[in-house]
Amino acid sequence: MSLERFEVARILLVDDEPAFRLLAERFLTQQGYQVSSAADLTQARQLLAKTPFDLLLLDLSLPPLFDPAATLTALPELNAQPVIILTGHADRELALQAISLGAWDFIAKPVDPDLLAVVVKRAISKHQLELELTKLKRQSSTPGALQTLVGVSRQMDTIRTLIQRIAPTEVRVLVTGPSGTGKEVISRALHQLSLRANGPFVSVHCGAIPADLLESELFGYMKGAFTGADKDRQGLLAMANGGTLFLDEIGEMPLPMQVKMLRVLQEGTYYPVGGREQKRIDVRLVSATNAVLPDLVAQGKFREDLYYRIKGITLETPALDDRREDIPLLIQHFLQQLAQAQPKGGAANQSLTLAVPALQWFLQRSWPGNVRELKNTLESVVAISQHGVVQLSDIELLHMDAGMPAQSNQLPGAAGGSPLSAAAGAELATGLSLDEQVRNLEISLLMSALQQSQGNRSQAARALGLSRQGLLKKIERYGLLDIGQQSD
Ligand SMILES: Nc1ncnc2c1ncn2[C@@H]1O[C@H](COP(=O)(O)OP(=O)(O)OP(=O)(O)O)[C@@H](O)[C@H]1O
Repeated sequence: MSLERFEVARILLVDDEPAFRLLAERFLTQQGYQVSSAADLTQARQLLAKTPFDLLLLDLSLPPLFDPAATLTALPELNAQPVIILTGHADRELALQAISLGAWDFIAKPVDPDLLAVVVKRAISKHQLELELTKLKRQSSTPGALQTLVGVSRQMDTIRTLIQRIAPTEVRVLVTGPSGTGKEVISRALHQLSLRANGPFVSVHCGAIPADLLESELFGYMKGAFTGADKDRQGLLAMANGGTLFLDEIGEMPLPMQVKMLRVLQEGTYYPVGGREQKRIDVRLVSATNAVLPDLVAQGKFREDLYYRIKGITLETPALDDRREDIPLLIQHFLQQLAQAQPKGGAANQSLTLAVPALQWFLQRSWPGNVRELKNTLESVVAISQHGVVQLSDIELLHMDAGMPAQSNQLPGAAGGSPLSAAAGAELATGLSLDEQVRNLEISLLMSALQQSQGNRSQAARALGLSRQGLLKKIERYGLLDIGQQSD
């Protein structure tokens, strides 16, 4: 990677001699750098506070003390960019001391311009490569955490963008939306992309812990605090210290506990049950609810002051029926997960697929229980399927309603023969527009062709009578990328 790839590098020259500043500035500008200069450390700090620099050229004898040792003490705070020391004191001790304090290199005055050019170029390349590396590391870690959040809809894109922006901040987040829409998945992704990612993620289901136990579960207790407290016990808050505390179903938190939680959020302190010693806590709070909190506030069931404390930024997860374009990719994602989870020794790593009519049943159905219901339904039909292919007849065993419109699609050979044969018997499913049905049919045919060709796109395109390019466009449009990625 060459220096030319980067923007013009900026150098800050700190030297009290005006003539040297002028000459060095002119020389470095000719070398293609953008140069600013300062006569002492105070001016230098002012410039550094305003603009990032790629390199600092620092004379050690600076006013008012003209004491190299004093200038050296400022080195650690100046190390955000490489520092090259310039000095008339060609003193080996001083040079070693400067390097040990983090300076990149050392040039003795009078400065040899050729040497200056080489040393400056190396230092700037290193700095810019480091910046590039940090950027790449951040980019490559981002999709990892967000990959758990599957979906191609515009709404999921917005949520992913917001997660990336909010995660590295300390802002509190409230995730709202119907049950099973992925609020916990989002909260975990927020933690994994946060600066607290190496700390704990502690999830507390506020509705699942009996009201009288919630305080001791959260705050912990001291020996003797109540009958049965035979030793001190740490609470969930302490366990979350340094990480993220996820309060799930916060709308179900009892009112007395809400008062105590408010104090924790306001003051960052709490007392364990039966304890007199105040504990300090450093957590980032992410809360989730499927209730409409302002309604609970209006009904007196949720404290308004707590609502405003936890609200921070609100992320809303839409119902799956409002983003049906996510269904194909979710199905594919869960099938892959299930295939990987198959017991070893049996049909380990056998691929799992849905026959076209079965897939259409999944695509056409309404999912009031959202992603959780889709996942559970898939798990149960996969469990009773045979030879790694889920047939509509498998679904019918568990879902009485499965037969009607979709059954007529199950032409002989639809599951294992040409994917196009499935289209021949298509019937209008009630409740879906023609556009949606055409779309569903197209998705099921694409998925079926890709499954049958085991991800070979050229072969799938031939089977569908499409050009390879045409197939790729459709795969992209429907977010079916995962399916076709195995081979070609
Ligand atoms: N976008 C998604 N991508 C992948 N898996 C998802 C997604 N959304 C939800 N899931 C899966 O669906 C199930 C339910 O998700 P989750 O527990 O996050 O929902 P929730 O909104 O927190 O539900 P509840 O309100 O009932 O607590 C989990 O198994 C989760 O892994």
